[in-house]
Amino acid sequence: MMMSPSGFLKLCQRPPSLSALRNGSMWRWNCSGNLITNVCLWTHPSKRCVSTAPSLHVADLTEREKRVLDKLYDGLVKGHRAALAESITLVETQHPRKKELAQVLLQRVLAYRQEQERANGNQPVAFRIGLSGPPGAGKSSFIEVLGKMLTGQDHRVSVLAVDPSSCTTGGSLMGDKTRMTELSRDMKAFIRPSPTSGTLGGVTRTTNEAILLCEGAGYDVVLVETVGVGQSEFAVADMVDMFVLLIPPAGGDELQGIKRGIIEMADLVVVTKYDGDLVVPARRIQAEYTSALKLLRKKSKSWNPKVVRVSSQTGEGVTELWSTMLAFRSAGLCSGELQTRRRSQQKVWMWSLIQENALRHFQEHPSVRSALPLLEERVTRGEISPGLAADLLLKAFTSTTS
Ligand SMILES: Nc1nc2c(ncn2[C@@H]2O[C@H](COP(=O)(O)OP(=O)(O)OP(=O)(O)O)[C@@H](O)[C@H]2O)c(=O)[nH]1
Repeated sequence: MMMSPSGFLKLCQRPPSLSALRNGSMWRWNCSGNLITNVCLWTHPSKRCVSTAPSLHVADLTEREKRVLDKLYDGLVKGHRAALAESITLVETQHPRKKELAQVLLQRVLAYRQEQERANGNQPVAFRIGLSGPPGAGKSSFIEVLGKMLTGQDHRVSVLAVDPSSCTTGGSLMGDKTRMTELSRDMKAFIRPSPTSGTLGGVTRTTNEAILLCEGAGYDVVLVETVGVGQSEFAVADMVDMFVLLIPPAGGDELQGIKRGIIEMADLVVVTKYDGDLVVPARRIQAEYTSALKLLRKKSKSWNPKVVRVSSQTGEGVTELWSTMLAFRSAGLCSGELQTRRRSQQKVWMWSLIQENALRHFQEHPSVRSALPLLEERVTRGEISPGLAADLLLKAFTSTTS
C-alpha cells in the first residue's frame, strides 16, 4: 500500500517509532491499542517501500500469535507482573519470529504510553533513574531502601539491571547473590536481572525496550542499575532521565577507580555507607567530589550536580535524596531539558541499533564473507593496506546490495 508522505503522516498521527522503522513498516493503532493495519514507509524519491527485513503484516499473524499478543498486552496494561516478565522475555529473545512479535507488542505499548503522556499534559509518566557504581558500592542495599520507601508512598518501582559481565562470562558481577530480598517480595515492585547473553549493544536495546514495557505496566519509577565496568555506565546514562553515581567511602585512591568521563555524566553523586566508622571518610569523599564536580563542564542549564551522603543501614539521607531527585526532575521538566534529553536519547538509540545491525548485515553478506578471509590475510601479511581492503569489501557489499 502506497501513499503520499502527508497522507502517511495523517494516517499515523504520530512520528514513526524506532521499532516500526526497524522493520520498515508502520502499524496503525486505534485509541484502545488495537492493531488496525500496517503500511509501508514512504521513501521519496525512489517511491518504494524501505523495508528490506521481513516486515510483519497483521494478516501474517496466526490466530494463536494474535491471542498471545493480546493476552500479553492486556495483562501488561493491567499491571500484571507475570505479563510484564513474559513481555520482557519476548523482547530478549533471539528467535527471529518472536523478535518480530516483540516489535508488534512494543509498538502497541508505545502507542498506549503516548496516550498516557498526552493525558498527562504531554509529560513523561515515569521517572527513569540510572544507578551506577563499582562492585560493592552499596547499590543493591540502596535500591532496596529507596525502593521500599517509594512503594510505601504508593509508587510502583521497577528495577532493571545491565550487567556486561553476565553477557561475556555467563556469570554475573551483580546477580550471583540474592539481592534486594525485601523489595523482590513487594507487590508494588518488579525486579529483573540482566540478560545473560548477547552483546552490550543487545542488552542495551532490550533494556531500553524493557523500560518502555515497565512504563506501560504502570511503573512510575524505573531504576536501571549497572556496575562500573566497560561501557555499560555510558549506555545506561543514555537511557535515563537522571544518572546517579554511587561511591563507597572506603579506599585510598577513591577518585582514581572511577572513570572521569562517568563523573561528568552524573547528575547526582551519592556517597554510600554514611554510618559508624565510615562517617568521617564519607564526609571527606563528599568534599572531594564536590570540588571535582565544580571543575567539570556544566552539563545542564537547569541543574548543578550535587553530592549527597546516605546510609542504607540507618536510612539516613534517603528521604532527602529522593527530594533532590524530584527537584532534578521538576527542574528538567520546567526547562524542557528532560524532554529534550529523552528525544536525543531516542536518536542515540536508533543510531546504535543501526550501527549494530549494519555491521551484522555487512559481515553476513555473502560477497563479504567470501572475500574476507583472503583480504584479512593479505592485510596481515602487509601485502595490501587496510584502507584498500576495507574499500574492496565495501565495494563488494554495495555492488550487490544497491
Ligand atoms: N556500613 C554500611 N554497609 C553497607 C551499606 N550499604 C551496603 N553496605 C555493605 O556493603 C556491601 C556491599 O553492598 P551491596 O549493596 O551488595 O553493594 P553493591 O554495589 O550492590 O554490590 P555488587 O552487587 O557487588 O555490585 C555489603 O556487605 C553491605 O552490607 C551501608 O549503608 N552501610
